[in-house]
Amino acid sequence: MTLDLPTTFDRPVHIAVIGGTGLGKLEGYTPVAALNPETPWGYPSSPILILEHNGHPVAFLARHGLHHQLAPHEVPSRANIAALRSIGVRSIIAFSAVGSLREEIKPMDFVVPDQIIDRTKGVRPFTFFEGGVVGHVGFADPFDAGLAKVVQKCADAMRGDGVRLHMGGVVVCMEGPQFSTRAESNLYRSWGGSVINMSALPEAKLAREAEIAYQMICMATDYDCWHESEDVDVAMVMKYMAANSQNAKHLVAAVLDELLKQENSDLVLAKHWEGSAQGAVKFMTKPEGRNPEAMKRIEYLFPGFWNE
Ligand SMILES: CSC[C@H]1O[C@H](OP(=O)(O)O)[C@H](O)[C@@H]1O
Ligand SMILES: Nc1ncnc2[nH]cnc12
Repeated sequence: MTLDLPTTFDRPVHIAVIGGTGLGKLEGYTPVAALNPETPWGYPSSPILILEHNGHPVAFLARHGLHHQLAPHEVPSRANIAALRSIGVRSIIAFSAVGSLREEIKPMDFVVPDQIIDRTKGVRPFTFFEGGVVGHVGFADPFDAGLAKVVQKCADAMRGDGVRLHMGGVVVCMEGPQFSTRAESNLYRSWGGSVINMSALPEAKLAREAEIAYQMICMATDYDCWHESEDVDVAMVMKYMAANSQNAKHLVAAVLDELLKQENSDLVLAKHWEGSAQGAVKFMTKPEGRNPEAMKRIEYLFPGFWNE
């Protein structure tokens, strides 16, 4: 599918959409290029497709690969985020299929979360800042409030009887790939979890380290296993994702229209995150302790980093 496309693109691409389960491509868009940059952390999950929206380039990346061949713990999130940054991306809208932990979040509803509980198990590489360069970024608010506001403004793009876009909520990001036990599902509810997935992390942490504004949009496909209705299985997720992908398409179009307005240019360029990670790194490891290989990797993310 990507074979005949140009492998270079001559303009920076500032906005990316990451698609997950059941959203391996964005319907209605014809790619104009397929980029596959090699980063210090390897290649992205799939070639990054460049799509045109009203004459503006937008990047699309399939998180689990073109054929959904990467399990959640195998997604090369560092390469994905670094590759997107290298082509100019400063804002990411990331889609995710999720289980609902709340009665009022029905399958086919969408949620724009504002918090995460980390239930991954430390088996996924989760930072750019290691191996001789230490950095600690703030992560109190893991998503981008400015992008969330833009998504909220586009809620009317959602179609379907009773289908809702919920603002705010807590994503529990579990390790997987097996679904939760009933005891775990109930525990997450007692912790205040709204929805559950296997993909919010380390993606959101790495975006923050890369000074990229990042907002996840969760698409409910099931009630996990706490509810009296049927327990989640893959068939159920895929069935609901077929419907959700239509709403994702409507919502993406509206969100891109909004983001591409002149008034949102600073937001899209993540001016509000600029310098945050760079400060977090430069003050930590003293020059004599820095590993040149690690410094080179940071330079890939932030060209000119060590000269400034
Ligand atoms: C097939 S259900 C579990 C799978 O679906 C979600 O994927 P994504 O977040 O990429 O849409 C969830 O996180 C799991 O990876
Ligand atoms: N119940 C669930 N648990 C984890 N990830 C999911 N993705 C979709 N449904 C899910």
